[in-house]
Amino acid sequence: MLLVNIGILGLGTVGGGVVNVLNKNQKQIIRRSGNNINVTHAAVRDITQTRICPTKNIKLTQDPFQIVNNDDISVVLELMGGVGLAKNLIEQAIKNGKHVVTANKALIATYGNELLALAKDYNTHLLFEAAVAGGIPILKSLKDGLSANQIELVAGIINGTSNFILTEMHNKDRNFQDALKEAKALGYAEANPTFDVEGIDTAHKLAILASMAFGCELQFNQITTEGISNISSEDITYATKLGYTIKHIGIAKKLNDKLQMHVRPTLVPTTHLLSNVNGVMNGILIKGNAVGETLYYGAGAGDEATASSVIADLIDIIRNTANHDIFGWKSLINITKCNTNSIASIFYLRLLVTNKSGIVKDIKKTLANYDINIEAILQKKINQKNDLHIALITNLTNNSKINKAVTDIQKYDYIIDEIKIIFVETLN
Ligand SMILES: NC(=O)C1=CN([C@@H]2O[C@H](COP(=O)(O)OP(=O)(O)OC[C@H]3O[C@@H](n4cnc5c(N)ncnc54)[C@H](O)[C@@H]3O)[C@@H](O)[C@H]2O)C=CC1
Ligand SMILES: N[C@@H](CC=O)C(=O)O
Ligand code: NA
Repeated sequence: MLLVNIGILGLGTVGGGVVNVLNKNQKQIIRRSGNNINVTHAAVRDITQTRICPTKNIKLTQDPFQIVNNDDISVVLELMGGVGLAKNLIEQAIKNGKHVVTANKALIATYGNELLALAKDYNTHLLFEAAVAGGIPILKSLKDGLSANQIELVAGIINGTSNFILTEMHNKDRNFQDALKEAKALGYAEANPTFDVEGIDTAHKLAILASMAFGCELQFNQITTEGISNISSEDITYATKLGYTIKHIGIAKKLNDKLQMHVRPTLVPTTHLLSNVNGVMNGILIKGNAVGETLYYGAGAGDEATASSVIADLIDIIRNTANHDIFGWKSLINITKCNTNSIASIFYLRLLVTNKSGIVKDIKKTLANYDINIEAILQKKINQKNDLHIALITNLTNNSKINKAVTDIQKYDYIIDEIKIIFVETLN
């Protein structure tokens, strides 16, 4: 049995979780990897800081290059985050012939194409199961379990922070800022929480999922991204009354050999399983042309849940079952973004109006000018001044038509505020 030396870059939530899980499940991990694993070094910012894991047998250094240049270390775990220094360190580690495991979705989504090519050139592995949906083994499912399928759709709640916020707003009627503050305190949020609430983190993960699912290069810049900061508790309440739950969803769909990728708040039918993925949990729906719909659920963030994925990659490398060609690099498909204007969709509209007779008739008529019907509608008086919220669900139409209709409706003098438009996905 060999002794495999590991160096960790960053000993925070995920790094600390990795050390703890390696300790707690040592016997099983040795049996499954066939080798002894020894974390010999860790790079930290502050040597004196208290940590969530023991560090007695780990040599701590403030110079991460000492780890990637150390000849005795064969696998480097990059768990410090960021796309500057982390990239330089991973490149150096690969050039020194080391395998790398990372949880850094921002880095993989942005520089994954070149980093994977570099790893291939140096015949080393660069694995990142923890980067997408934390503890859920979703990349392995796509790469291995679903490899017989043509993937048609990937749709997921893949950011724990934004899902936590929406769930708190929905279940406890809390406001956005209050729920975000708690998500930060619970350690779910990214170093820059804008990444979570503006959908950037979801887009990073979606880029990785789409690349894996459709066999194309990583295309983070092609993803249309919209955050949840505009979602009010009123919209959540109205959506519920209309039979939907608002979720922050990343979707990658193949349409006539083009790829549609977007991240946005979305109304999902309350009867759909994804609408019941709550709090920090993640849920991913994958549709394959042989298997049909499959659904994956589990913790999308957290120290030991994320460590579970990091260590699974590490075990793959040690027992030699990791695959260099995880994106199908030998035969990448050239697939481009499709024009979203003509894509069929259902919409939720919410208007704030000064009440007077004939408003609903006007709205119906204007929508009808663009062949749009109202499938469900509700009204709520919101103050003593007789102002009303009107929330409605359309039939199947498209982006271009709804935007034109909304521009026309917006011109009526009784419309007080900008009309809110949210996509509805039936996920069929
Ligand atoms: N927290 C979570 O649940 C998840 C995190 N991730 C990803 O894992 C990575 C790490 O995240 P966390 O553990 O949550 O962050 P963290 O902030 O808890 O830990 C990062 C650690 O790296 C250290 N570090 C940063 N720069 C350093 C440097 N130059 N030299 C030495 N140490 C340095 C920091 O001091 C900190 O202790 C990020 O890429 C994150 O996006 C991925 C999945 C889930
Ligand atoms: N900030 C992320 C952490 C895991 O990827 C999230 O909230 O999902
Ligand atoms: Na994962």
